[in-house]
Amino acid sequence: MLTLDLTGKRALVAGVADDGGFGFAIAKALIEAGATVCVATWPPALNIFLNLLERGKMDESRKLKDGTLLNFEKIYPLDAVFDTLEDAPQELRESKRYKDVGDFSIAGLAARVQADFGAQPLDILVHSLANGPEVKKPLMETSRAGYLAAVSASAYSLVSMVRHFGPLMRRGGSVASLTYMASERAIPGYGGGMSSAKAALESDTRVLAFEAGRKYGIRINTVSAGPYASRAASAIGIIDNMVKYCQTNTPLPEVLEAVEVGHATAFLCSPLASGITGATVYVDKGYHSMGMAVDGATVPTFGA
Ligand SMILES: NC(=O)c1ccc[n+]([C@@H]2O[C@H](COP(=O)([O-])OP(=O)(O)OC[C@H]3O[C@@H](n4cnc5c(N)ncnc54)[C@H](O)[C@@H]3O)[C@@H](O)[C@H]2O)c1
Repeated sequence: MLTLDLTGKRALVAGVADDGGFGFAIAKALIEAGATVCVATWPPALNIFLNLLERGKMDESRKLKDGTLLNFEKIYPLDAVFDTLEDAPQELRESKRYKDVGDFSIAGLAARVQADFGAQPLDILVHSLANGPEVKKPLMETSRAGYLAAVSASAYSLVSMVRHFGPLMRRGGSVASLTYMASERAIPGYGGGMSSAKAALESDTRVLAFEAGRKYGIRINTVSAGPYASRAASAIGIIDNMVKYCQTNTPLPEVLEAVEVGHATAFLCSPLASGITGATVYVDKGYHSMGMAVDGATVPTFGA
């Protein structure tokens, strides 16, 4: 039988702070496939996340197919807009949510993972994080600072993570990130430079796949997910409309579930996908293939 078997593999999933987003679903899928999973969490969300876990508030989502509860091997702090601790402003480093967590930079995370598990402990790295402080503003109204912040947190963070974690990854390893088709089509409402950040992320995926493929023998892909009402997506303000629109107009007229993104990402990170790198893989119920909406008043509905 062909199986998706990640037994003996270790993954780091960056961008998990609750059980309602793609990061959690991916971590769960990797664990179901036999991997051990560490997660990295944004410091402002870290305590709440640890609290929810401790108080059993996520036990339902933690339930695995065999009835046991999933456990993360480690939960690290990570603020992916900082490559080194020195890059973080003093004021932030001394602020309530950051001051006691240790080195929360990308380099700091890589050093911690190495200290905990040795020189080359990773097979899978997942980048499931994004932030655009002006996401609600149209691109034309977005400030330079807001635009650059979106690209820094949501795209450059992948470049930096591949630079810092490439040397920690075993040959045959795999990196995956999450993107959105606003990178290639205009999606009104997905503003603040987030569309630009996703375009950069997809382009960088191709270039990093070449560079890291040659240097470390690892693969790099990005999953273009359909709209899903996670915490981050709710900040966009129109996510419910986006979900409804897609549900109505996709070839498979159903709401996308996080588990579907989890499974596809686990596949991409598995040896079964050893020939796939530099790719943008759509997990969106087929929405990307459509050229016309079917729910408009001017368009007849075809079996919808
Ligand atoms: N939800 C959607 O509709 C959708 C669609 C396509 C792609 N995506 C992408 O999926 C990925 C995961 O998002 P999600 O929708 O599952 O939401 P989510 O809220 O579960 O994940 C986003 C995570 O990013 C973290 N984060 C924000 N700024 C950070 C920083 N500076 N350093 C470290 N972590 C930081 C947040 O704490 C959060 O845990 C993102 O890249 C997002 O753009 C989402």
